[in-house]
Amino acid sequence: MTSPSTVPVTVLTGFLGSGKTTLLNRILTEQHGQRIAVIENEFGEIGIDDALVIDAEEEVFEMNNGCICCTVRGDLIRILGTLMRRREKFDRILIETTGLADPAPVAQTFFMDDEIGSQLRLDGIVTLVDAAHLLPHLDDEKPDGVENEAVEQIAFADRIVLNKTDLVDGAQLAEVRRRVREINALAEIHEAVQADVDLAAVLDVGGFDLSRALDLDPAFLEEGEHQHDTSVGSVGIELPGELEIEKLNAWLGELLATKGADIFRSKGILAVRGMPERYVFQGVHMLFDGTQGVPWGGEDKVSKAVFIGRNLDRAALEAGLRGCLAQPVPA
Ligand SMILES: Nc1nc2c(ncn2[C@@H]2O[C@H](COP(=O)(O)OP(=O)(O)OP(=O)(O)O)[C@@H](O)[C@H]2O)c(=O)[nH]1
Repeated sequence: MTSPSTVPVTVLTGFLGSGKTTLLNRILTEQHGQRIAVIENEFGEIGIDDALVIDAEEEVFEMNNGCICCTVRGDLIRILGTLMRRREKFDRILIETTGLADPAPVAQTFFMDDEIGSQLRLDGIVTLVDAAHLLPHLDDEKPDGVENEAVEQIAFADRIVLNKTDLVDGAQLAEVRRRVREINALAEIHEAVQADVDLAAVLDVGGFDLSRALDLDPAFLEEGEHQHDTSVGSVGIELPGELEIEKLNAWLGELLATKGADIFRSKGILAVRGMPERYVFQGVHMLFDGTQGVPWGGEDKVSKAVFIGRNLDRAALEAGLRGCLAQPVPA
């Protein structure tokens, strides 16, 4: 049984690049009078998301190098334990999962661990959907026994934010809605641009629907194995020196135009010659843009980039980024 004094936990999920960090930043900046502890998990060999989450008063815990739904679940339980010992410091907890996480094992944590269950309560699973890129991921054929994360994320959602409606026309939006409804008949759907939703709709869900989770997966409350699609991986690159913006744009443009179907997500915090600020690069399949980040000041200029997708060619990606250096250095 949960008592009213339990701390609510929101799990923010959604496929790679769907807008989770955008929503998180909105939650951290809007005046809602609540103190929020954030647990962030990212998929990728190099941590980049910490630099993309706005500097807030809130405490942000990072969990890298593994997927929250399996290998780092122990880390999640440890961080939650730490938070419970300081529970007077915050009003709620928000967990942002990687874009490749199955939210079910994360949700299970709140029902299977007695100590956690007695102090924390899962308020809801909020799933972000990228209206422009969802459909191919839903139709992605997986090997036997490997679940489709995009489907699982929608199936277990209590609330769905149908994001990036600016990128699709009415017909595509209707089709995405129809497919989402097919997978999840009950969750409220909120359409959004830049995850601009009424925060009450995502923060005060009022209770994860355990009975629906059990309908979806009768073994929900049992410890079980699940498998990820091993053809999807990440390549992280760290490169000292400065890049030339023209070369970078030409390389990324060509790369994503030709390989963007398989490169699901790309992001980078890059050092560009002549630019005192960090250049923040964000790509989702073939769409990409760049914005100014915080100034380098006196720090060493090291670019960091992460590519996540299917059958990535590490050597080609490394050579490609290296080829954008203002003064190429031999490998
Ligand atoms: N056009 C458009 N772009 C958006 C919208 N919402 C977010 N984006 C952009 O999409 C990219 C990915 O957004 P994020 O919020 O980083 O997505 P994410 O789900 O946290 O990504 P991962 O953590 O890598 O899975 C960024 O470049 C955002 O600026 C939207 O409604 N419309």
